[in-house]
Amino acid sequence: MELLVNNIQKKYANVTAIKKLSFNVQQGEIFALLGPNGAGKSSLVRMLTGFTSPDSGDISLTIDGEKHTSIPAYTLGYLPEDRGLYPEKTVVKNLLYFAQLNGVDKKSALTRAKYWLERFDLLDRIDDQLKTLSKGNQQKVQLITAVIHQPKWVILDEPFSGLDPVNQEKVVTFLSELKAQGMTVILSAHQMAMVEKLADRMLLMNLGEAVLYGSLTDIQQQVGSTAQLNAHFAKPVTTEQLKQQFQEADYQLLNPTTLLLSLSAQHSINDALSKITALGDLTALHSKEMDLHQLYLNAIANHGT
Ligand SMILES: Nc1ncnc2c1ncn2[C@@H]1O[C@H](COP(=O)(O)OP(=O)(O)OP(=O)(O)O)[C@@H](O)[C@H]1O
Repeated sequence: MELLVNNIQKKYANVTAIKKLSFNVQQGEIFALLGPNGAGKSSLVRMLTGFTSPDSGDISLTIDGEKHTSIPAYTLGYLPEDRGLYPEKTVVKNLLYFAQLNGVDKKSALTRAKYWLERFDLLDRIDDQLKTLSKGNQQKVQLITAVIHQPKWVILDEPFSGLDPVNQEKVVTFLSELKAQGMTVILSAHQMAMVEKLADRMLLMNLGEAVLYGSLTDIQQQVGSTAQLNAHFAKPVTTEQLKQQFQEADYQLLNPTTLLLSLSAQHSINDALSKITALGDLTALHSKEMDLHQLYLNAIANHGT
């Protein structure tokens, strides 16, 4: 039950949202779709759910010997980009409604609703009208509606949006539990720290194309560099000085005296150090592994250049 996406393309009137994209999602993994606004993630999700079809190329998923061109609705749990619950109804009525819509009997639905509400610390709100919950808590109820029928495949469009850090961590735990229960999870997200913790593999898109693809380790290898130097200077450094020494995509001036430099494959650590010391007196220097956030920024900055 591997989802195969082969060379798909999708055009709207005058925009090519997806240009020749190929990847696969393996059963039981957490797969993240990453990319800047407009990269094509929602267009891709609409094709994976069968809401629209590619103009060319194909999507295939074989279930019990039967081939499908998208993830069939009966096996899918979906958190759409535009959330849609019933604000006047209670939390439990919302959950029972969506569970029963997906063929779950009322007793099992109630058991599962209580289970997940407890996991999200919302059990005491079960009989409250949904609209009386905070935005983040409504989001958690919406997440439960996507999985209450225990689908095999789950697609979550930005499950972390609108959640505070504590609740983002709860969603990480929730998603890990879905995986442990045997679900395959595809999610789009902009929170790289969460993705780094969770995703088995990922696809970074930009302008409808794949920029990076694979596990974090695969991606680090594709980029060919994983280290960053954090340099603190006694006096402010100017962007003119930096431009003379480094490629613009490789550095960030975090504040006038703090430089974050990505060590690209082209320059050795000795080369980088001599360029850094040429900028002025250092007060501190640290090195660290490049995180997904920085890999993402570098890859997008370098894409198409
Ligand atoms: N229905 C549509 N008609 C015309 N153009 C569209 C349509 N939907 C999306 N697009 C365009 O296709 C491109 C990809 O958009 P898409 O919504 O898939 O990106 P995204 O990665 O989901 O962005 P975001 O992170 O902002 O949700 C954009 O240029 C967008 O303007």
